[in-house]
Amino acid sequence: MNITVFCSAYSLDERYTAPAAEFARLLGEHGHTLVWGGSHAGLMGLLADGVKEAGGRLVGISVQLLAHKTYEGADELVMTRDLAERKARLLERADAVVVLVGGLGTLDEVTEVLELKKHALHDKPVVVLDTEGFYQGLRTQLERMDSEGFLPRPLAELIHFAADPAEALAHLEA
Ligand SMILES: C/C(=C\CNc1ncnc2c1ncn2[C@@H]1O[C@H](COP(=O)(O)O)[C@@H](O)[C@H]1O)CO
Repeated sequence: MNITVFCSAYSLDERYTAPAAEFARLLGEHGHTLVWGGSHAGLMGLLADGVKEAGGRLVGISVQLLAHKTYEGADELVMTRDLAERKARLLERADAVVVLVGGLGTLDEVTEVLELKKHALHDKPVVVLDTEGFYQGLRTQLERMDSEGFLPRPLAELIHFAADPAEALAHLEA
């Protein structure tokens, strides 16, 4: 399975790196391909290293703006013109999307994927790995949209929140 992962480009502490490394190991050991932003920066680099070490394949979707941060050693590297094209390629290459902890870049990516899914422009699974309750705020906001009529289809059809890496992958493999 080609699994596109959005996550932080920053170096984080063990509370966040340990679950990301565990998810990377599972992804590689289960023979999946990581599709990601193609960077060696922060959690993105840690994730790619972990998948590679565990025997998985790497497809990096980089962008000219951040070419100097490109990960060396991906099995395939796609260079895109701008962030919009990168987001399109990241989704196009995905069988499923997984969201790890991240900042504005990650939030931008996941909201775009959800907006496109809302409009039935794709129907790929989207799983959020909610490490340390990092996404409780986002979940609360989305649940309010759901219960107060802001969404055209049930939230449960758009996104799944997983408590740990094994549950995240199990949801995709089921
Ligand atoms: C760490 C620094 C620069 C490197 N920045 C990025 N490199 C690669 N990909 C990036 C970068 N910034 C955003 N992205 C994409 O968004 C997500 C990460 O953004 P976040 O704001 O850290 O959550 C990630 O999924 C990428 O696709 C500064 O020296």
